[in-house]
Formats: sequence, C-alpha cells, structure tokens
Amino acid sequence: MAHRPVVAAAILDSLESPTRLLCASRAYPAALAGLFELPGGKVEPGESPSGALGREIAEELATSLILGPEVAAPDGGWWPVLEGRRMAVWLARIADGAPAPRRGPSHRELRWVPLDRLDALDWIGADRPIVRAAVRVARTRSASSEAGPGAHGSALGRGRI
Ligand SMILES: Nc1nc2c([nH]c(=O)n2[C@H]2C[C@H](O)[C@@H](COP(=O)(O)OP(=O)(O)OP(=O)(O)O)O2)c(=O)[nH]1
Repeated sequence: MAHRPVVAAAILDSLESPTRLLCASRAYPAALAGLFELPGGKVEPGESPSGALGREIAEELATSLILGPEVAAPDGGWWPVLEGRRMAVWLARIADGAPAPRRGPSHRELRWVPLDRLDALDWIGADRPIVRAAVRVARTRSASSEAGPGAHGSALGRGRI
C-alpha cells in the first residue's frame, strides 16, 4: 500500500507582511528528534488534505489557521519528503481570535524564526528546499499584496482550518 501523504503548514506571523516563520523541532522518533519541521502530519483515510491539516494543527499546536497559497514543488505537485512520502505545504497564519500555538508532545520546541535566519536551523534534510520555496512565495505574495484578497489563492481555497 502506498504511504500516506503528509500535509504541513508554513505558519507566518503575517501573510501580508511576513517576517517570521513558526519552526517546530520534533520530539520523536529518535532519528528525527531535535530536527526542525513544518507542523503537520499524515492524511488519514477519508480525510481531505485541509481537514487533515486542521486536525494536526489542533492536535499539535492547539490552535487554528487561515490558509494562504500553496507552496508547490518545482514540478507543480507535492514535495518528496522522508520515507518516500509526498508532502503538500501551504502558507498560513494563526486565525483571528485563535490561541497562540502551544507546544504539545510532538515537539521539543516551537520557535518563531526571522525569515533570513531559517537556513541556520537544523532542519529535516528534505525540508530545506521547501522552506526556501515557502519564503519565496511569502515574499512574492507580500510584494504583490495590493492585488487584493483572492490573489494567489490556494488550491484548497483560502480559509480557516
Ligand atoms: N509533519 C511533517 N512531517 C515531515 C516534514 N518533513 C518530512 O520529511 N516529514 C516526514 C516525517 C514523517 O515521515 C512524515 C510525517 O509524519 P508525522 O509523524 O509528522 O505524522 P503524524 O503526526 O500523522 O504521525 P503519527 O500519528 O503517525 O505519529 O513526513 C515536515 O516538515 N513536517
């Protein structure tokens, strides 16, 4: 059976004027403990990608998100990550009125890191090109934000999860 796909969020302090990304270091398994990742997890059978991401964010960070645009891989699809899995990534911010993200058992640490200092973190190797692409999309979007709501909408449709 094919591996379950993975969904993750590049959570920014702001979609319109992003300066920092929420970086999470994994608590387990031992091989990945201490490495940084984008919060998210596997899509369970019967779930939509956005439904799975909303569930993972509630479980891991006890908050909810507004999704921005998708950060697509160079081939336009999902990113190759560990274990031969594929991962979809969306820019996001914390939803208005939602609690600040709280670290749960999945993570050792949550850290808001300035966008120009992300390369210095010890990421899961597969995440480095994804994080760079997320910063590019975030900056492009921010530079063209006068295009107004609806510009650069995600494939899922923008909205709260
Ligand atoms: N969440 C997340 N997973 C990633 C990233 N990069 C990467 O290679 N992965 C891999 C690690 C795992 O093989 C897989 C996701 O597993 P997970 O352990 O986060 O998923 P989950 O929360 O559903 O876990 P579980 O219920 O099976 O414990 O994707 C990333 O940035 N975020």
